[in-house]
Amino acid sequence: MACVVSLYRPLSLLAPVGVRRAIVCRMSLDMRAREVFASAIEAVQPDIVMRRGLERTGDTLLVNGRSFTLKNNLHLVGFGKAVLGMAAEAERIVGDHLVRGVISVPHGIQETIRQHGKDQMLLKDGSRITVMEGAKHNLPDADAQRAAECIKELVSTLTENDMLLVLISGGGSALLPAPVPPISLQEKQDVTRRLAGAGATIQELNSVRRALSILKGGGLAHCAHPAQVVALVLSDVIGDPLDLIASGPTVWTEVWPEEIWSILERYGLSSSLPVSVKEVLGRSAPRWEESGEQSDRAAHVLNAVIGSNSIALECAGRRARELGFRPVVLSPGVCGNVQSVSRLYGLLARFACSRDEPPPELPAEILKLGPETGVESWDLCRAMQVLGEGRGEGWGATCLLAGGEPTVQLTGKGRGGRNQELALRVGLELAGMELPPKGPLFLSGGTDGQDGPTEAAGAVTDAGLGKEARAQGLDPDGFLVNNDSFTFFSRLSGGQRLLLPGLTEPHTNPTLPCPTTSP
Ligand SMILES: Nc1ncnc2c1ncn2[C@@H]1O[C@H](COP(=O)(O)OP(=O)(O)OP(=O)(O)O)[C@@H](O)[C@H]1O
Ligand SMILES: O=C(O)[C@H](O)CO
Repeated sequence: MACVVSLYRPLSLLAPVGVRRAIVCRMSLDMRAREVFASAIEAVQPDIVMRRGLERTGDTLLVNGRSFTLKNNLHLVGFGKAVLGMAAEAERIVGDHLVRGVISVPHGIQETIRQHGKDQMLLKDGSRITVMEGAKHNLPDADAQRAAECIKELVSTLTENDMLLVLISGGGSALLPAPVPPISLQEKQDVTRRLAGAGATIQELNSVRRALSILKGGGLAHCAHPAQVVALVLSDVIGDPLDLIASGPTVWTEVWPEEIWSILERYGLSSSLPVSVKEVLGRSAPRWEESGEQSDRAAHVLNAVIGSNSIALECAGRRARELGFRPVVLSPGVCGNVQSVSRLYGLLARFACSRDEPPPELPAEILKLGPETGVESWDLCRAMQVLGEGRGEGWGATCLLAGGEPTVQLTGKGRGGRNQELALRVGLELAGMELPPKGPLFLSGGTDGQDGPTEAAGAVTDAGLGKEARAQGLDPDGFLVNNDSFTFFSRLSGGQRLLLPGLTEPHTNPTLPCPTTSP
């Protein structure tokens, strides 16, 4: 998920008050934006979210206000980009109560973590948890499928005296592939890859994944029945929908074939599906044999979101205030195509930084973009009010914070990610507006530390982007057409505007061909 930090320096700055404020004001806007973003990332670090979500007093484990008694009966499974660090912390918390565990994590992650010296993210020697690496390039592969089989095997042996801790984070779908027979891994991968390339949303993508998988959409919880299941989820989807994050393996979800067909039709895939996929979607029988009542099924599963974009934005807001800004959170769920989203941020910048009162038609123009960017009118009005106050009162610079996920429809073959493409587009929007020389500044970065299949987490831009690029013989529009934002920012001023990682999880696939998306 993306986190956006826009800093607006109004025309009339108040004289700095107090020493700390004087110090922070000497930091450049760029440095402060990066600090604000770093605090958002820090808030969703795997070990930190685990300590927030899993409390232990004696032999009692507390999750979301519910307590569970530990009797050396705890089993653990996990899958996702952040799960290694989550599992290491979980093992520290539950200690000897852990019987055994299996986690499915990205290919090469242990080596990368070692290289970064982040040893607290690694399991200790003699750990009871088996680490299985797979999903090279964020694509499900035979290794990830083997891990999924081991996870299924472990949970299927549990009894009503056991407790299962399930650790879930973004990237979990690719790390838990278990296609419904006779669908092959390759066939499932092709379908989801084509869908993603055609611009399907994560909601659409994961609805299809659930329909084609044994473990997604509640399948894992079904296999673990009658054990008590506690799932701790580090969300990477807007609004934290439990049934969609990593395709909801612990959330009972009905699959409606009509809905799946309409998604496939929307993206032009319905006529070219493999026979196996058609057969599975055509089945009328329930996905698994029912055992127990509805209430029994729900009672043995607790799903808790322990980290999310909203939490990251809250922490970013606190840091922004410490750094002398007036923070305002626009929304944790800005979405829609990257063109509309960049237009929205461009107009908000113009609103915040107009030399005089903004033109009367500007608020209406901003509000018009609400529906296509997933932002409610009242959130836009609230943000405009704070931006207006910042401009009028000279309170200091304003920091607009937002989370979400713009959609990029891939038309080119370049290297990039949603955040870098958004930053590039916003830079061009700003260049076309009459704005004061030193503001505003815009940063967009992925909270998992990796923006698409690139080495960067995102980028920082401002109104000078276009001029700077042209002075160096780079044509921003040409890079945009080819979805080549990473190459653009790498070449521009020695890559200074890039946000480079080492953030949430170490990235494990630095030199991927594009485009890729995990099925
Ligand atoms: N060249 C590119 N330019 C812009 N965006 C791209 C490019 N290549 C891939 N992407 C984006 O990156 C997404 C895949 O990235 P990744 O494999 O990290 O998945 P993700 O985890 O869903 O993404 P994110 O980390 O942004 O939530 C694609 O869905 C697409 O939106
Ligand atoms: O794994 C996935 O499905 C995505 O990261 C969304 O959670």
